[in-house]
Amino acid sequence: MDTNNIIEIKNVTKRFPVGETEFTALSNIKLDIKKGEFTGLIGPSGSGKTTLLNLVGALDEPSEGEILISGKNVAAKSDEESAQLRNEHIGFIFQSYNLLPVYTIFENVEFPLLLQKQSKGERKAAVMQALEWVGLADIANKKPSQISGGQAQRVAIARSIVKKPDIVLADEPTANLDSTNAYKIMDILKKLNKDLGITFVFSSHDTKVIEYLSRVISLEDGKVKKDEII
Ligand SMILES: Nc1ncnc2c1ncn2[C@@H]1O[C@H](COP(=O)(O)OP(=O)(O)OP(=O)(O)O)[C@@H](O)[C@H]1O
Repeated sequence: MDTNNIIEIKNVTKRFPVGETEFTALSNIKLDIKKGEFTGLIGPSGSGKTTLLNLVGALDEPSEGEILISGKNVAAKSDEESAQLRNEHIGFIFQSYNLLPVYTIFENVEFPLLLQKQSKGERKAAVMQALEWVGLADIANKKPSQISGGQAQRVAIARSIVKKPDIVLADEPTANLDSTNAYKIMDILKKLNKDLGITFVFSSHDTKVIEYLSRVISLEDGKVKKDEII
């Protein structure tokens, strides 16, 4: 393996059962993503972007082929091992922020750390540092219902980076935001990429996201149509 490749997608096909037949959502995808890339999967609705992100994130398994994260085969792992891989190496951001309404912003960001063996003090330091990265340390005690959509997505970003993952997978992260907030989110993510070296893979059809990408992988009908370094 090329040690610069943090993600290797090798001849991946994904089929979903539909009634008596099968639908091929991804067809023989081959892609390598290097450490530190700021890459996007772009394409029309139904082209397979989310399906591919879910496979990379070990949330689902390919029907054929394999995906390696830092040289390790994701799909060959037991559920427990996949969970551990996700937990240690991968952060997720979704279009709906998925914050837990009864908990404070601090507690929402702390949540992924509760599975790790860290002291309360270590957790607090990590949460406050993540909230500082997204400029929200001053609202740590508020509840999700008291903040705006743009702020909620910044909380979700803090939650995705609190464990200092190597990779963040962002599925349509600006879909529910106005353009000012979308640009703010992209500025934050680009800074995290530059300053912390986190590898980002987006799924999006938002031109505001595409403007920021250093590599655009275009999907169509489950196939790679174009792969451009910008
Ligand atoms: N669990 C499933 N069962 C059956 N078909 C599925 C399943 N998940 C996805 N598909 C189909 O696979 C295709 C690709 O879906 P996917 O969600 O990856 O597309 P997408 O490019 O992310 O689209 P969007 O931009 O609308 O989110 C679609 O035709 C979808 O209907």
